[in-house]
Amino acid sequence: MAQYSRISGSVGLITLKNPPVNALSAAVRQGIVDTVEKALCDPQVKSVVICGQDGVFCGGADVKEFEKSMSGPPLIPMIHSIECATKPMVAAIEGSALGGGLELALGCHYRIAHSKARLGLPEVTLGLLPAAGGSQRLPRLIGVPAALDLITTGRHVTAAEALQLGIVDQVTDHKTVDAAVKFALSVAGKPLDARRISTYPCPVVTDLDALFEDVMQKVRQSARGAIAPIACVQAVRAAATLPYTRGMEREKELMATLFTSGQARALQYNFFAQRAVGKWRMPSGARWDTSTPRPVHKVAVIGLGTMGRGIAVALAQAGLPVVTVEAQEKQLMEAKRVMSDMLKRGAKRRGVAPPLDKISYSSNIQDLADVDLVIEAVFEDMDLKKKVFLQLSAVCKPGTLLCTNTSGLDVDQLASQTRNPELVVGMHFFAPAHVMKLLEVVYGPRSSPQAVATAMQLGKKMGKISVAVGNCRGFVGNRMLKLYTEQASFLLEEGATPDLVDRAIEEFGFPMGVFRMSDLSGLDIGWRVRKEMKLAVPGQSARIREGRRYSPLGDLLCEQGRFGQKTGRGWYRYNKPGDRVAHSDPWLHHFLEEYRAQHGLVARRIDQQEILERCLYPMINEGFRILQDGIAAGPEDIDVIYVFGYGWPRHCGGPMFYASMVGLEKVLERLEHYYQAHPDVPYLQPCSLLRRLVAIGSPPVQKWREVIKNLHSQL
Ligand SMILES: CC(C)(COP(=O)(O)OP(=O)(O)OC[C@H]1O[C@@H](n2cnc3c(N)ncnc32)[C@H](O)[C@@H]1OP(=O)(O)O)[C@@H](O)C(=O)NCCC(=O)NCCSC(=O)C[C@@H](O)CCCCCCCCCCCCC(=O)O
Repeated sequence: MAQYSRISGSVGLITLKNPPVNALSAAVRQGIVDTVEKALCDPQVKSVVICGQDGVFCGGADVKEFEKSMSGPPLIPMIHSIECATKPMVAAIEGSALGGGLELALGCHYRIAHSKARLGLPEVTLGLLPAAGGSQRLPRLIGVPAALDLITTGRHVTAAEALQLGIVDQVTDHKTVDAAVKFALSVAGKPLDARRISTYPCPVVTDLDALFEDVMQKVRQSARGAIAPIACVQAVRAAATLPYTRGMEREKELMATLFTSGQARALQYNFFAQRAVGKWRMPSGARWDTSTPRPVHKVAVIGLGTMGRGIAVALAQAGLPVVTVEAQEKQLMEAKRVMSDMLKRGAKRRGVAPPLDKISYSSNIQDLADVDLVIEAVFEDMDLKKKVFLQLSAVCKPGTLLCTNTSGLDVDQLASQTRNPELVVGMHFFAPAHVMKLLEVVYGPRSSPQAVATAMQLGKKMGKISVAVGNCRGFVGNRMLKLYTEQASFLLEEGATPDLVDRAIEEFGFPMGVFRMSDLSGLDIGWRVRKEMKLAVPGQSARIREGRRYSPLGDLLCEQGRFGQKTGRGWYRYNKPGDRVAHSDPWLHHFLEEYRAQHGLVARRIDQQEILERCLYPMINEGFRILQDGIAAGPEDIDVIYVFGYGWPRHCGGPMFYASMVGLEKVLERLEHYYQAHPDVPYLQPCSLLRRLVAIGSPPVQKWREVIKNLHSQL
């Protein structure tokens, strides 16, 4: 709704009221229509201020309404009538003015923003475009190149940048509504013709065609199959080339296509999924809103390899004092140099001073006696990690939370080395840890809700999207990934090449195919784990191990010293070790032919559909098992992990959402088909939760939690 009052004698004040972000629901739109009419009819009122309650102007259209049939006054005519008003309309922007919120402000004649406000048109991130006139007004106000940047990326700008761009007329450090009222009093009675953005001609751009060609090419490249960024460019082009009313028609046309697309549904699902994972719960019933985190004033990172360095930098960037410990002097020196550079580069990008003094360096574990939380990031070796946990338990003060950055080892085994196993959790960061948004917070059977709450809160402070998951080999992300990479190797055995598989995966929308990714992270990492598990035995090429199909291809490459980018050879060849550009490698193709001949395998033609189904559906099937086992609380958790940790294309929602879009029945049928064709691959057998969901009519992904809850209560 919207509330109306009159202040300072002649200023009508309209306050949007729809907590927490004053989204433009049907009731708010109706409220705006009614209060604007009231203000315009009130002869005492000479100018009007529009603001939002509780320090937020407006978070845009109410995205929850998009699922339902629309009711209430539409946004476009509402904003148009504000722009046509004969009394000055002033937007008082505090907090956020995003999407429809900014479009509403652009309909006003003046905009006053608080210095801490953020403005933007992030519709593209929801699979949409600014379709309440934003794509037509913004280019007219700030010019085509700047509008293209904002609309195609959806990035939020600060008030200072908004002022520089010309989006707002004034920035204040004081009370925004007071400043806006003062401003409104000063412009009362002034002519408004020059303030109606829709009447502006779009600023002329020299060689418009070249500009749009260039932008379109860049956008297509970065969009990785997403359609909204392309529609955004088309809408801005309409603003640059057509009169306003025709541009608005084009905006509507483009929006209609996006609005009903699966991509918009996926992206909006993902928006809410990101928020849902913050409301974590454990199978014990412990939850985010009933568990109080412990205070964390000082943290430690032990082990300064690639992961430890990234974690320590991310902690320092979040403003926390960090003690780092590395036993090897040479590694410690090297880490200090590299981390200082990382901090300096990050600070330069963000325009702040590098927080170099936040990190102290030591080779002595005794220096961790007074920290509140330790993140262990030593080599991925259970015996070594156990030793470290035993030492930490003896050295750290009582109550210190002990976290491990293992990417898949048993958190509970580490907890059992300590005096207080309830204070042990996993904090699984993704490389590079100071860049990647995802954090898996892993609770073992003995982890206390308080420990989980503390790790989740620390993740939030570090700007991570944290997902709480249960303890099992590989947790959620790597447990699913294992099947994906294994299927990719099987496809090579059956006749595919790394290029063919990677192309299919990249065309689906992943930033990098499975083999390119493997070359980047290093083939030797998985090899070492498989050797430890006694699965990989040097010199052996058997294709059945532990009673199931096994592909030794990765092991065989490692035996030849082909570890990927770092050695200049892997699934691809590189011009030199450390180079990043992958070239198809005739040696590898020959090696695959010999391998197939040795094992009596006949290469067959494998199409893109089979590659996608073989790589993605087993992962999805494992996702269902993870839900069934209670390792993830809901499909949203898995989807957020995959989008933010593994590059799953956001416009496909995540693996579980994707399954619901493809149709669970189809996923089930294809898994049955592949299991029949490969009975020596047990995980291809469809999981019972998937069968059950299909049996009850494939409910939408938002309803799966209920089915899982019933399933668990029956166990
Ligand atoms: C605003 C934020 C920056 C605040 O961040 P903060 O961290 O403070 O808080 P949270 O993110 O945790 O959010 C709190 C709470 O609020 C919920 N929420 C936030 N924003 C919205 C929203 N816009 N709608 C609904 N709910 C919202 C959030 O889920 C949290 O709830 P919870 O229960 O989990 O606690 C941050 O929230 C943020 O960034 N928000 C999103 C901002 C955004 O993206 N805005 C753009 C929205 S889309 C839009 O505005 C579209 C308009 O351009 C145009 C609309 C025109 C519509 C016309 C339709 C024509 C259709 C034609 C189709 C015809 C087809 C046919 O023929 O049928």
